[in-house]
Amino acid sequence: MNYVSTRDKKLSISAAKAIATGIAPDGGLYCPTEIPQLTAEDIAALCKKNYRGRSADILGRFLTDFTAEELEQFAARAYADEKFGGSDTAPLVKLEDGTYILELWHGPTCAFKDMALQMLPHLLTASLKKTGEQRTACILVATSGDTGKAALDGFADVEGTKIMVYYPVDGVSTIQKLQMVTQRGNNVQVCAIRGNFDDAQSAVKKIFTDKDSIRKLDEQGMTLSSANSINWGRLAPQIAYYVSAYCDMLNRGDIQMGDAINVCVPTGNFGNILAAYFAKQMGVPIAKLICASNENNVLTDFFRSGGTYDRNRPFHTTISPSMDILISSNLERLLFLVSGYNDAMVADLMKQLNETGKYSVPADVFETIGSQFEGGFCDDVQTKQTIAQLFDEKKYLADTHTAVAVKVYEDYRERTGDTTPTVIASTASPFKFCQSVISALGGTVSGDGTELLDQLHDMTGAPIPAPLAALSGLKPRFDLVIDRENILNTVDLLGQI
Ligand SMILES: N[C@@H](CCOP(=O)(O)O)C(=O)O
Repeated sequence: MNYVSTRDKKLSISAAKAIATGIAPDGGLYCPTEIPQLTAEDIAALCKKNYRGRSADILGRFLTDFTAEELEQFAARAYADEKFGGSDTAPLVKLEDGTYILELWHGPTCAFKDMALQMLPHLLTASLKKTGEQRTACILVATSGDTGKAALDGFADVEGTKIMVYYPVDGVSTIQKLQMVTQRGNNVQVCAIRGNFDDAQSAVKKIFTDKDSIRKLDEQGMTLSSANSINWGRLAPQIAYYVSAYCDMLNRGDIQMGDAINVCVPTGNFGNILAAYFAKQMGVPIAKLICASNENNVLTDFFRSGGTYDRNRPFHTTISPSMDILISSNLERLLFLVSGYNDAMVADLMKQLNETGKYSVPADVFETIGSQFEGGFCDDVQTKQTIAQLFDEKKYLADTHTAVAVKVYEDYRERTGDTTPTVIASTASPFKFCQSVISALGGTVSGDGTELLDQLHDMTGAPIPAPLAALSGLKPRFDLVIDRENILNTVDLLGQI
């Protein structure tokens, strides 16, 4: 199976090449030329496998230039019990009848990004070999908090790679920052920017198409790649957990084969919910995809307005920082898929987005989107109320992003009366957002470091995840802060890592 750029489908390459390069030279995102189908028999067979087996199977259907043995080996390493706190890699917790929380944060950095970023280093290093790439792969990462640490952890000291992470200096939680600036490894660099996630992501995308930077890196034996969800190798592993959740529901007798479920996803860069869309297109009976946003509700407006995307609005710094995003990159892939691979249309819409910050999707294209997606958002006050309510009434401790999704789902159910069993993606441990969770539960935040972990533990009795407890006493290694206008110049730093 080949991969084509969303902006020019004549650019057609293998999965390995798509993973090794991360983003197409025309700035487009690589998409598979077809979507493999799962029959009921296939799903029944997946039900008998563990998470590793399911992941290797799903990846194998997309990454046809990888062998089953390779993918099984990668999955065994990526999802080893010791990395994910046991054999239940992605636990599905029943919140109440018909509502399930898919906890995707039991990996080494306590966010859902581990589900893909423990796998990506294996896929990427194999892809470099398969494509005969001799140069060092420099992985550029823009983060609003979670991807950065997960990518650093995944790629630390991985041979043939270097990694540089950019995060908004005032746009991540205390614990997220601590996780990144204390990262070990000789091939890592972390850079705070005076700006927001969109500034970082746009600058990183610019570097990928900047001929001068590419030439300079090439002269030093380096080439670029990405660990954001713009890289297909980041997105593909995320499809597996939606298929796996459906299998878990079948195995537990919560549903019967063929029964529909909904999926609700806290959304920023649109990668996680797009992975659920791929699972749906593969044949998992997903009815509605509910896209949950915080006050940066550009996606809610897109769905509710009938397809007008308009990022010309204030950028809000919220208590769910990983979703503080106004340019949701992966929407580009959705537009490409639902328009029947209309590269010219996508290229034109992305040009409009770049030049005016806005575009409107043709009515027939939006019709397909509108029938499958719902959008909703909530503000910080409602997020905190939801955290308190979940803890008081259900004894469930949710992080700020998961709480946004729970609130948006509750609103959706009330508005529509739709009681289809629903899986809510839980994207991070509440301990990554201690200040907000403590204050949501009525506590007074005391301290500003790892003591916050103890405070939340003392208030709730919930265990502190071991990787976060291990932050205590670690000395920060990175203190570089730059203006957003200077991100392009940081390419020179790659030679010094
Ligand atoms: N929410 C992300 C932003 C980047 O998204 P990605 O899925 O494209 O990596 C973060 O936490 O960094």
